[in-house]
Amino acid sequence: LWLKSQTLRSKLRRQGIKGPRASLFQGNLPEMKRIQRGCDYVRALYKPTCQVSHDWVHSLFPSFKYWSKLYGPTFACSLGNVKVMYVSEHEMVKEVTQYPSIKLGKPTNYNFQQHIGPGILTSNGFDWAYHRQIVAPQLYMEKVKGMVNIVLESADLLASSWEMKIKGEGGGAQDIRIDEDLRKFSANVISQTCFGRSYSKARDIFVNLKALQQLMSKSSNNPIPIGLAGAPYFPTKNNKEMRRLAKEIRSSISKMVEERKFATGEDLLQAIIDRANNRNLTPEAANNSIVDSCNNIYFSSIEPTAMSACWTLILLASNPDWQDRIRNELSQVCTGRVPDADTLRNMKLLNMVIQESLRLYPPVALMSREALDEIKIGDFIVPKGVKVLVPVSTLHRDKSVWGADADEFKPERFANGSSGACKLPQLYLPFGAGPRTCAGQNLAMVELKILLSLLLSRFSFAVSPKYRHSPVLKFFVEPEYGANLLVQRV
Ligand code: HEM
Repeated sequence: LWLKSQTLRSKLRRQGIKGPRASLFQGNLPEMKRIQRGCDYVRALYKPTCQVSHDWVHSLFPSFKYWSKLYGPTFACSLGNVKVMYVSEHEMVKEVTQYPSIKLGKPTNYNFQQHIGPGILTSNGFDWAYHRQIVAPQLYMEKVKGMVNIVLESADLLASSWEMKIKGEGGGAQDIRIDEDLRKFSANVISQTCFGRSYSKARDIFVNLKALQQLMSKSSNNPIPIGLAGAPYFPTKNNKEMRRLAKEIRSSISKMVEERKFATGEDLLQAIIDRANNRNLTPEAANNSIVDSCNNIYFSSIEPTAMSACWTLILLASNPDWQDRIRNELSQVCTGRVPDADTLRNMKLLNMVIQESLRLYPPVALMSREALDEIKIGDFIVPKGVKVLVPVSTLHRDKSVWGADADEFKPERFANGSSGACKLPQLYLPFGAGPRTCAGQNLAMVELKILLSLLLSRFSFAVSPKYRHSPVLKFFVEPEYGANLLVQRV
């Protein structure tokens, strides 16, 4: 492994790609930890406050910031024995996103692959094409339009629970921890639209999945979920616990699939089952393939949608003028009725706010790939096996692309879409781009618009004194101490 890693390194160096010196087995992880500790120390001195400032990106990846200053926008480093090429040069980023997936796919030693199994999110090549062909058509806009009622019901459930809380306390503003409620909303939507089950019936899956995700981000022991090859197999306490959680999740999904034998549906689950049963697999292999497919969907959908809604509400809470503007728009667009697929298209201001929120707080802060063959990016030959990292959240703040106000919340920049908002719209990547772009972005946008329009028409929001603004990367970008807002009926 070491020799392979050294060969990759010298191939990159010979082409002029510089980077920090790496130690024998741990690569640059010790230095990354040292830089991170320094950054955490500074953060501790300036304890997070409820003030929402958007300059958080460099505290997530301080070593990348440091190295890109030293070595330029493209450099090489090592996470354990994994060789990484960091790419933030604009033309090269464009090439990375558009590269055919068969040659530049998902990293093959993602720690979490072992736990959620092969599926649309984790596979490459023909396996990935098989999963993408099943999943993508089920999430086309035409299908998503048929899901609007379920999304409305889930949003109404959440709004009603907040109304009860407010009423129960005499009708004044209530301090509500919104992030957990938003996770339930997002889990309920995906569960009902794609798997025909309510949140309460699939609760075990979500609770265990969140616990697994937390442990995975902790145990990868570096800010990015790729690290020492083979690390998930070490018999550590964390690894054992992760295996236990993964087993629980698989068994809950298995039960759900079993129940489907006694009912039919026209949803994603049914499409997954039908295709697996036509593959000439043994019953056990077919069942495993179905469970893995479902697991990949749960993992890729719940948290990013919940966190996008959460960051948008935090931003709106600290910008009350935008709440008023959206309420105004809603009263014109919806004229007192609940939103439907057509009215959603006319919510221009709300759309701008969501786009700005996804720019400042993209839940997927780093795009990662692996050269599955020797490939060419820009003027460089990238040897097979090298991981490529694109820092999405950093590109979203690049002042040369977005202007001097890149760190500010200014939804009006999206008045003419992403092409009017910046010089290079290809660098706006909240849903990724190219062949591996998010398969669920239609559903995600419909969820966000319905939820936020319903919440803003019933409540006003302010940042709670309990809230501490500290975005952290736990696979997805989330508020470190949860998100408390003061919620009041309008
Ligand atoms: C606002 C919410 C969401 C955001 C910001 C988001 C973002 C992303 C991003 C950045 C990727 C990776 C793209 C890449 O590596 O190039 C991705 C992949 C994916 N997302 Fe989403 N996502 C969201 C919601 C959803 C939802 C609701 C679903 C529903 C099923 C979903 C399903 C997927 C799938 C299946 C993939 C893997 C696609 C592939 O590799 O072919 N996402 N998402």
